[in-house]
Amino acid sequence: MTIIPVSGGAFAAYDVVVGRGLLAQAGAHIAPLAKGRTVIVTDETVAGIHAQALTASLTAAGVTSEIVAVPAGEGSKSFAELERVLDRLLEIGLDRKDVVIALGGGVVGDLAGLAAALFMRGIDFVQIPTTLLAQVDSSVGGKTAIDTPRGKNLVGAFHQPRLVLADIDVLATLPERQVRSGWAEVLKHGLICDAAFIDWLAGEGAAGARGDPAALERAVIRSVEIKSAVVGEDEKEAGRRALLNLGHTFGHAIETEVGFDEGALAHGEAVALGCCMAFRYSAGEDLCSADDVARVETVVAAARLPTRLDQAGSFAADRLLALMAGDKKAEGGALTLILARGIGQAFVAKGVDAAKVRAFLIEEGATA
Ligand SMILES: NC(=O)c1ccc[n+]([C@@H]2O[C@H](COP(=O)([O-])OP(=O)(O)OC[C@H]3O[C@@H](n4cnc5c(N)ncnc54)[C@H](O)[C@@H]3O)[C@@H](O)[C@H]2O)c1
Ligand SMILES: O=C(O)C(=O)C[C@@H](O)[C@H](O)[C@H](O)COP(=O)(O)O
Ligand SMILES: [Zn+2]
Repeated sequence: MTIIPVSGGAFAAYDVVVGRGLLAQAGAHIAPLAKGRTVIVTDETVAGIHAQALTASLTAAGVTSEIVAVPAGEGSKSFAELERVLDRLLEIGLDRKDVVIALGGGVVGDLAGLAAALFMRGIDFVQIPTTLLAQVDSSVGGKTAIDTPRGKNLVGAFHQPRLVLADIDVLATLPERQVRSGWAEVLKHGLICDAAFIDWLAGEGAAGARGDPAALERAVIRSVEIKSAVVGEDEKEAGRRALLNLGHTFGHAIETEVGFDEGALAHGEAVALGCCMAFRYSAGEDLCSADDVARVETVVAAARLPTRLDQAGSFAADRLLALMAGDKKAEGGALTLILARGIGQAFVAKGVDAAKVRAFLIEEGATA
């Protein structure tokens, strides 16, 4: 078991616990935090596979729990499901001493976290991430949100969990495509700031993208170390945290254009494609080399993730550009992109010329 603390001046410190068999021990970890009841927010798929182990563990530790299940998939990051979850918490009669437990992937974590942030102006929540993506990324750092047809994650709150339990064993039931989607955020962490991590992920570590538990555990630990260091310094994305958005300015616009249809394009797939686009844009600006671009495309393709825009569909440059201008990093309508001077050397570029980005999108295959 590895414990990675997440701490910064601006919020109460918490631990991310990474290991095997943690779901069966969850009750013992959560009991000291839960002075009253718990509500497990999960999705219908995860409820059928993993909820029973969690409730049994909570019961054994003397913690009562109820389950609230939402439909699986990105569609649950909506006003309608947020309202339904909040109404169930009220109906159950939770109070401020009670705890919400998010058991699931990034969708459940983002939705349950936002519900916890809003319920009676904020109650405690615990993250038990069950996808690779959620273990390496979404369960850590306190970003919670829902989507609107106007864009990804546009309504949300920063609300840090009290504890994160990342049980590598629960990944054994994850469909292969979801493992690869989570792998994209792992690659992203290396591309941002750790070239040696990319070397490992491209070599021995590549077994993780095929579900090898030892490689997955190491990938989760290194990802959480990278993310927790960034979040500890800059909880609310005033500066450095924006680096964690590498690949997302392009990726979120593409996800929005496909109507958040994760059957067509999962979040991690959009991020993988977005990282390739960010490196190609950087090379076009002479910031990084063609060799860097080739290396990024190779590690992304090795995990059977998309590298080119036409793998995600057909897009109009002006539609993508308009969505990018509505991104949360944009300032006064001016674009912010996360670009790179090389592998492991990402930086925040503000005031990026929209006309250049439009021309780039057309080069990438978007229609004029
Ligand atoms: N808050 C953040 O910092 C942050 C970071 C990254 C991504 N996100 C968000 O996370 C979301 C994507 O998360 P995701 O990729 O985990 O998707 P997801 O939550 O939709 O899970 C993917 C699928 O896997 C199923 N599943 C989950 N765990 C399983 C398991 N152990 N076994 C079998 N099936 C399982 C789910 O039911 C779902 O169908 C996006 O909305 C994205 O915006 C948020
Ligand atoms: O934690 C962060 O900060 C991130 O940017 C992590 C991203 O992987 C994640 O998809 C996040 O939800 C994107 O945030 P947003 O602010 O661009 O909506
Ligand atoms: Zn992401």
